[in-house]
Amino acid sequence: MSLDWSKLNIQQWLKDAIGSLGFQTMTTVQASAIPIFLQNKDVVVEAVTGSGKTLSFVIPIIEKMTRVEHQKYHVNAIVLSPTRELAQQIDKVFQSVLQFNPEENGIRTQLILGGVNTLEQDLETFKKRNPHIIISTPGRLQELIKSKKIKTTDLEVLILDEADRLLDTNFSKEMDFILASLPKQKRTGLFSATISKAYETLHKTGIRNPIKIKVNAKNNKPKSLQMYYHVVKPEDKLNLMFKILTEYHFQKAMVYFPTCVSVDYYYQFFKTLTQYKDQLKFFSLHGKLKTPARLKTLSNFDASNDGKTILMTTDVASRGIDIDDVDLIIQLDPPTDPDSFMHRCGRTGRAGRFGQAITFLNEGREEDYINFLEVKDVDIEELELPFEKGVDLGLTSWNLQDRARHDKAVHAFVSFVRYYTKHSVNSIFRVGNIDWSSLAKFYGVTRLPSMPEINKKDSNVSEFIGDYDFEKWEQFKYLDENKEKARVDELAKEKKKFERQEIKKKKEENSAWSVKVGKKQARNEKNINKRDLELDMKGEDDNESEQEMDWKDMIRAQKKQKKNEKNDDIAQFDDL
Ligand SMILES: Nc1ncnc2c1ncn2[C@@H]1O[C@H](COP(=O)(O)OP(=O)(O)OP(=O)(O)O)[C@@H](O)[C@H]1O
Repeated sequence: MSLDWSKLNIQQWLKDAIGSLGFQTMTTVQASAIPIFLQNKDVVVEAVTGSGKTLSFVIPIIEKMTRVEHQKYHVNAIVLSPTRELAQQIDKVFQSVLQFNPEENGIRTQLILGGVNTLEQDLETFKKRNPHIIISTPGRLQELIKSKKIKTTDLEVLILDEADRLLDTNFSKEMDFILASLPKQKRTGLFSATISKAYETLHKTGIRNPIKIKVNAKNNKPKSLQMYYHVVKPEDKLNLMFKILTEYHFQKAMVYFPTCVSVDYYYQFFKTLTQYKDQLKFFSLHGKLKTPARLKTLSNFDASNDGKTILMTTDVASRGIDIDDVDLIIQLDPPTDPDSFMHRCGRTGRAGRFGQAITFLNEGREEDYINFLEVKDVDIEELELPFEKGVDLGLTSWNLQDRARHDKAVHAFVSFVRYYTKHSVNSIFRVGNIDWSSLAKFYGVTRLPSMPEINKKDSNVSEFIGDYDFEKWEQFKYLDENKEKARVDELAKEKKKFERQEIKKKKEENSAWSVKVGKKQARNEKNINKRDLELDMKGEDDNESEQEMDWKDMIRAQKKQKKNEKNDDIAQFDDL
């Protein structure tokens, strides 16, 4: 296989552009996918992270666009991405090549993302720009097609980048609509580092006899990526992470948190750690932020070049993101989707650059994850740390300064538990195996919340963490005066309600007692009458000893006698 760009059957200006961008030779995936895609075949391409899949579809698309007869408001190529960040990045790759197009305004792209412009604004731009290529996410593309303002009958190419993600159930509504709306006669290309899961849903794309291209890599990872795990107690994770961040040499790190709430929560806390202010610079990126803020954060992180920079993020930035200089990945917890593991690690060690990815595993059952990865042929080594876990960062005491912080901590804690229940490898990640106290310390939670997953009656589970108790809990204040007043008022109301309930309960108990006494008396009288009656019936002498005999004993004796008689009957019956 030739890796020489000049051997490709593409426009000379495209070859020059590639040269100007500094890509001297093709990567293996480019050398195998580009010629086939140019030959009008459908392709399904699987190659490890950072191997250059983007150019594998960008170059053939541009080449095809040089030959189409573009009609007004007709779109000729669509590239879909599961996230807005990735869509923006793909658009940048198109621009980087198209800037060398000698025909000014020759091939036009439009990046269309939900949450940035309104649909009307996007349609307005579409009308003005009249693009050949649209790069979008499924939600907004669906809206565009529904608007009927864009024509897709001339569509030549459809690309699903991170195809397995686009074809999973999360996007099925949008994708079903989009795929049903597009013409059948087109070339389709599916790209991902993990495509095997998508084979089951391939038929949905309408793809026929695709050429499957799989670029095998030793241990299913780029050579330049080193992967490590470290087994740790949840309560030690944060300190250890800071120790790594301060001791390791790196330029940019991405730290994966399980949920958006935890990114927000720890980001607020990390900002207060003034001792690291000059050393570590944090950014936060997650799916609950507004799109413009997300895109800005990512480009600021990309542009940052002073000191060690850390992007605190979630799975929203697990796929496709290509940022130079990211040389360290830390996963505080493994992802719920095992495929995501390689995508997260693959944000470093890209295109031959060296990178390390460290994954923390909770002590106990989670250690089985190593075997699980080995079975999947993922080569991961244990990380030997030359230092201790590091000093306590004071998260709990920071929390105890304001009840609002604790509320947020509980929110993050609860969202983690929900996250944990979503693990697809649920034989390893079992809620029942969580060390609640240690997890609470990791989140700086001093009182475990009430949730069905936590059995507070279990003798191994303590509701209050450390030396915290109910009294301290009641006195725990909000810094915000209004909030605190509302809490105190609410507490007083609850106390009153409780007192009223107690009084009512007591009253009920008292009345119940008099009723009980009455009933007992009545019962006694009845019993006396019964005994008299029985004594009469037996015709026994009314002597004192007999009178003193408890009538119950008599009944018991009678019963015993009857039973014996009955037993005698049975015995006789048996004899027969
Ligand atoms: N032929 C090439 N020579 C050198 N570098 C290249 C070449 N092609 C692409 N690159 C660079 O390699 C990096 C990774 O490329 P790209 O983002 O396309 O990877 P990918 O395979 O799509 O990864 P992922 O699966 O993580 O999305 C980019 O920085 C890109 O500029």
